[in-house]
Amino acid sequence: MACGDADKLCLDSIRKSLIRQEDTIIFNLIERIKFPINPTLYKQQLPPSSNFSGSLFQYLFQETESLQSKVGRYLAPEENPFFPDNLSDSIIPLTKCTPVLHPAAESVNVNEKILDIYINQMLPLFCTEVNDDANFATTAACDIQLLQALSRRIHYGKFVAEVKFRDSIDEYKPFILAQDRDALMKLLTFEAVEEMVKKRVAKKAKVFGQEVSLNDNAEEVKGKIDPLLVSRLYDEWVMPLTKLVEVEYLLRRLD
Ligand SMILES: O=C(O)C(=O)C[C@]1(C(=O)O)C=C[C@@H](O)C=C1
Repeated sequence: MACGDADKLCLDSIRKSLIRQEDTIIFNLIERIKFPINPTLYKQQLPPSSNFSGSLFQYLFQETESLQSKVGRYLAPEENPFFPDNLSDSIIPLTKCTPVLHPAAESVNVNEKILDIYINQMLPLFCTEVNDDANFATTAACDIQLLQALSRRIHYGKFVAEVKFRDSIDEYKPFILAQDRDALMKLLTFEAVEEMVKKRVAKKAKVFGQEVSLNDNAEEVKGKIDPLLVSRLYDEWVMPLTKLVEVEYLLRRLD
C-alpha cells in the first residue's frame, strides 16, 4: 500500500493487489523448492559462544528483520514482523502517511501461526527431497522471502476488512459489538471469489513452472511445481489465515 493511497482504498484495488501478490508467492515457492527441506537449518541450535538461543534459521531471520527494520520496513502497515521483540529503530527519517487502518491493526499478527504451518506442514508438502544439502544460507534466504510474501498477503486481510467495514458499517457493527466471530466470518466470506482464487493460482503455477524451450516440438516436461498443491496452499492456509486476520481486525475495529 503506497503512501497516499488511502483515498483510493476500495475492494477492487485491494483484490488487484492480492492477485499480483500471488505471482510473488508462486515465484518464491518455485525458488524455495529447488532445495531439499534442509531440516538441520530449523533444528540445529547455535553454539553457546554465539550468544544466541535458537536455530540457525531463527538467527538468520531475526538478523534479517532487525537489519530491515533499520530502514523502516515495519513502519509500513502491511509489513508485520515475525520477531517483533527484536527490531531496531529506523535510521532513516519517517515518512508520515495518512493512516488507513484503525490503530488496533498493530495488535493483529498471525506470523507465529504462519511460521509453524510453514515449517511443519508446507515444506514437507512441497519439497520433494527431505534431506540436507547444506545450502543453509541460500535456503534460508528463499524461506525468508517466501514467508514475508505470505505474511504480507495474509495481513492484507486488515485492508480488506477495513474496506468491507466502511462499505457496510450497519451490517458489521452489531456483530462487532456482540464480538460474534462466526457471524463476522460468514459476512466477510465470498465463496465464489475463493473458488476463482484457487483456480487462478493453479493456472499461474502451471504457467510459471513450465520449462521454456526454443524447440517448438519439444516434449512437455513436468512443471517445477504441482499446480494442485498451490491451489491447496491457498485453500487450506492462505485464505483461512487471511480471513482470521480480517475477523481479528474487525473484532477490534470499534475499540
Ligand atoms: O476478496 C475478499 O473479499 C477477501 O476477503 C479475500 C479472500 C482471500 O483471502 O482471497 C478471503 C475471503 C473471501 O471469502 C474471499 C477472498
